[in-house]
Amino acid sequence: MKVAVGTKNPAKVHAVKDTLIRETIHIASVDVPSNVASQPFSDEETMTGALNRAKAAAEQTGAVLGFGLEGGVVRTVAGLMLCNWGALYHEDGRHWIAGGARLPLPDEVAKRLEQGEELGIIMSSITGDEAVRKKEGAIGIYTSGLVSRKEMFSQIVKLLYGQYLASTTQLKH
Ligand SMILES: O=P(O)(O)OP(=O)(O)OP(=O)(O)OC[C@H]1O[C@@H](n2cnc3c(O)ncnc32)[C@H](O)[C@@H]1O
Ligand SMILES: [Mg+2]
Repeated sequence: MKVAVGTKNPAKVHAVKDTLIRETIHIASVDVPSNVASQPFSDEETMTGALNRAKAAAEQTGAVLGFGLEGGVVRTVAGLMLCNWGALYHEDGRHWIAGGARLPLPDEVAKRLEQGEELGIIMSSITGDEAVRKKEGAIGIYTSGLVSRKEMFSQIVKLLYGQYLASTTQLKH
């Protein structure tokens, strides 16, 4: 079975490849538009970006399943937080959604985001590492490396693929 993931970001691509390593599937990665802002600012926008990527990935590659993974931020009573959403799109039109970790961002990061800067750029300027978003990510930086961006997206991939598998078995209630 052919499966696609709608990004070239290695933190996301490896989350899909490593999580589904035991499955007899071929995984293609393809850059697709999310059709939301490059820095989504709500759960809804982030989720929409994930679903747009999942659908476009499946359609562009002719894959049976397309994964879309999107990072964003969300305003909460506890301040601005990282939010992460994923979608899995089946060529027959069915799709599944799953959410990932949330973590507060430091005030100075939140301030720069509110002023219109992208998180990836802010994290690069803080760490001096241009490739943070492709590696441990903000979540890795602010958890002292205990949870990497790949690991966080891996759980979303499991939540998505697990729902797909559950839909293929006849669940008796
Ligand atoms: O190539 P794509 O798949 O777009 O990967 P991306 O790193 O840009 O990831 P997103 O578009 O999903 O994330 C939206 C924005 O938030 C940034 N971002 C999200 N999570 C991040 C993290 O953990 N560390 C650094 N930047 C992050 C990212 O760089 C973008 O500016
Ligand atoms: Mg992006």
